[in-house]
Amino acid sequence: MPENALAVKGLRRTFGTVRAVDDVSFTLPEGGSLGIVGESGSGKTTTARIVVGLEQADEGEVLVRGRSRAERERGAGRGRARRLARAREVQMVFQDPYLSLDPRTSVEAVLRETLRLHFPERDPDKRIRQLLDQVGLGTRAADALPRRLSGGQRQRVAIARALAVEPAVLVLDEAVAALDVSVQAQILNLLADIREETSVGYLFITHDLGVVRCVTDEIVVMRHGAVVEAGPTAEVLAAPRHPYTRLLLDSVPRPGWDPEAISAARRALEPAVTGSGTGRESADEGPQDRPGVESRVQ
Ligand SMILES: Nc1ncnc2c1ncn2[C@@H]1O[C@H](COP(=O)(O)OP(=O)(O)OP(=O)(O)O)[C@@H](O)[C@H]1O
Repeated sequence: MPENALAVKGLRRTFGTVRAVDDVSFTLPEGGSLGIVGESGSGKTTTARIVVGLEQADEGEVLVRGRSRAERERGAGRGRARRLARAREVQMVFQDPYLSLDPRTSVEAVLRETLRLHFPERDPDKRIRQLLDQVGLGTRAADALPRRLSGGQRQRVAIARALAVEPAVLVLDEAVAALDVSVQAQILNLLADIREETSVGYLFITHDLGVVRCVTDEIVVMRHGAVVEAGPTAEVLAAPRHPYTRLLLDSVPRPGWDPEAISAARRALEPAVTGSGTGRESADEGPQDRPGVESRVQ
């Protein structure tokens, strides 16, 4: 049995009266891939931010490679050393790579700086070439500033920078949502290849079930901050047990998709799916109002 790259136990986070994350638990094996899905406001991003360390949980525990973050950080000292130790556990790739890249820094310089911070004793040149090769970027792209790169190339840079740190877990928060369909497919294929080559585990945060179907082994479905269904992706998508998961699947546009019929189905399901919820979802939020709930990669 591979060790768990990540184990999340009983996470809770409240903002005012909003239970953004409500007793969320899951595990991600080393080299595994897990998708957290749910519509806007279901608590996916807050969960991811807690895993990365950008947000504090009110309750619960995050274990990376079997050790709790609190324990690991106590051993890492304070300030910068602690931040670097945390970065080596979990790295995050965001939806818009442009915002997370310094516009004045070339791709190669970005990687060099990351390697200098984390592995000052190592010669960076070989590793830079290896990383560029791993994400399919040539030497021309290596010398370029971010504005000279396409969206897909920028996302490759963001992935290379994250991998440079050799984290246990890569959190991909809507990481392909801003890309064209064909570029999405390229990046997802790239991520699949990287997973085969390394033992990094992926945590995909997405409302795109096509992405989940393509690149995850396990799925966690969230609604109103809580996990309503979890299991192997193929099984959950083939035979969803919870009405909310069925609703998400029905919301995936496909030939013959009828928004009216979906809205009607949603209204019919509402009593069943709001039973344990907080009623925070707005009543007019039909699937046709959620352009992100669609299958872009088949
Ligand atoms: N910093 C914050 N302050 C107040 N409320 C917040 C904060 N962050 C999140 N929330 C609330 O917590 C709930 C869960 O939000 P979250 O962003 O985690 O959901 P999500 O599923 O990631 O949605 P999206 O796909 O739109 O990002 C929402 O009701 C949101 O308004």
